[in-house]
Amino acid sequence: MKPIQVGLLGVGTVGSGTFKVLARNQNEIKSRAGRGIAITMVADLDVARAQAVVGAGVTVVADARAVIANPEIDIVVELIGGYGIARQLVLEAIAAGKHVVTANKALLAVHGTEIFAAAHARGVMVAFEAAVAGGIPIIKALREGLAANSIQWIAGIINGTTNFILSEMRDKGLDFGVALKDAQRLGYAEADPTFDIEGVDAAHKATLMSAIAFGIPVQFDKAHVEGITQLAATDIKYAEQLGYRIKLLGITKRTPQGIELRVHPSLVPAKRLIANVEGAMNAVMVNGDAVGTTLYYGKGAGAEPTASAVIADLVDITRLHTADAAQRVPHLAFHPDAMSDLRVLPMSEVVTSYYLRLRVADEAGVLAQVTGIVADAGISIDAVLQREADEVGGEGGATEGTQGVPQTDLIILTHDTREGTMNAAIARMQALPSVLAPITRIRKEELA
Ligand SMILES: NC(=O)c1ccc[n+]([C@@H]2O[C@H](COP(=O)([O-])OP(=O)(O)OC[C@H]3O[C@@H](n4cnc5c(N)ncnc54)[C@H](O)[C@@H]3O)[C@@H](O)[C@H]2O)c1
Ligand SMILES: N[C@@H](CCO)C(=O)O
Ligand code: NA
Repeated sequence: MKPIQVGLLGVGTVGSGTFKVLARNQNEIKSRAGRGIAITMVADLDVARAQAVVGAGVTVVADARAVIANPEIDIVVELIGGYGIARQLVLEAIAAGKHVVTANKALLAVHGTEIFAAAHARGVMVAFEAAVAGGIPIIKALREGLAANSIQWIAGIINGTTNFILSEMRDKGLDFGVALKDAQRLGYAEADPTFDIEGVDAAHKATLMSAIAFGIPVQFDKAHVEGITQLAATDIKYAEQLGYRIKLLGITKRTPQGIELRVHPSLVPAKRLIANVEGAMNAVMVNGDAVGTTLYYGKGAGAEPTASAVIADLVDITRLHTADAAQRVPHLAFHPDAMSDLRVLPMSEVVTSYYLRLRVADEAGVLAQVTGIVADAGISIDAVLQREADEVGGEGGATEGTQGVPQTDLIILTHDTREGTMNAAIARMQALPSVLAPITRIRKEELA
């Protein structure tokens, strides 16, 4: 089957990331979607820059309407932003019978009612996973994964720029303005960064989540919006001393009276996971009556994280294009005839770093023998510690063991090593007469 044809409007930060990720992972994406997905035409006011991104094989035009008018195009991806021309283009694409994917939360939060109604009437989809919390699949979680629940509340760090600014100010003592410039340079900020720092962007996203969670129309005009520009460093400091962090939260909550929809700086207990979400990272907590509280964390801004969500929507729409319902969403995500034969590694081939603890005789030359074996095996050592046996945090040295031999604990942290290599080295160390007990080995994961 010929690939589904995609037209891209706007080849900026997110547009470039989308093109790049789709090209890099095209085989895997095709196996999931059941059909290839190809960006065949793009529009950007800066034709030369766009052409440099997409290469000679893709048609580049300055006029976005030419993409919409192309009968070959099945899906239009709007990555221009703003409420102006983007609104016109999305409505025209819908009218032309194209499905639409957009990352434009401003547009949907303000004009969503009009746009979704037009799409419903025309029988096309408007998908917008990238519009809320970038790469975090929060729309899918709310709409599908939590469909059994009566959602009670949602609270999230949903603007990367402001969270980045608050983190940089707290950790590095950076100036507000400097931190904002960095966020702009890194591609996190909106075209108009006052949307970020005044809480407007977070309110756009909270508005969309509120609609999905509670089944209400999108009503940005009802949101309470406060940003971080009035926050004083003193309050950040005092909050810290009281055991709190200040975060810009987007909150929407069901109450007997109605729905709360608000964005403002909030003190959050420092021990909460969400209080430790730093930099441009986003995190969304969702409370449902059946599931309890759940937490979704990840990159909410930037070229490739946002592209990840745009492409997920492209895959969804491509699947829905497939006639056979049983085939639409493969049970294991990949279509049966496109399953991979990648093997599961035996543990001996797995690479991790290690924590080793050796109970050894406290005598000259033992450390050299042990580290000699490690070095022989080509294992690189990250840190070595000697501690008085059975006493964590002591000054080190010897203790009288049960057999009357002075003993000490050697703790070794290694860099990444194949498990097979480590097993062999451990066996050699275990055989040393000066190693008095079975060696403790705990694998270490940095999870970065
Ligand atoms: N950058 C992020 O991390 C991020 C994350 C989530 C959502 N978004 C949203 O994605 C959208 C795009 O953001 P971005 O950061 O990629 O913006 P960007 O400014 O980097 O890119 C926009 C592109 O659109 C082009 N453009 C402007 N007017 C045009 C027109 N009339 N016709 C054709 N092209 C036109 C510009 O030349 C530019 O290349 C926005 O709605 C934004 O809110 C961005
Ligand atoms: N400006 C937005 C981009 C992602 O929506 C942010 O900083 O989170
Ligand atoms: Na998302």
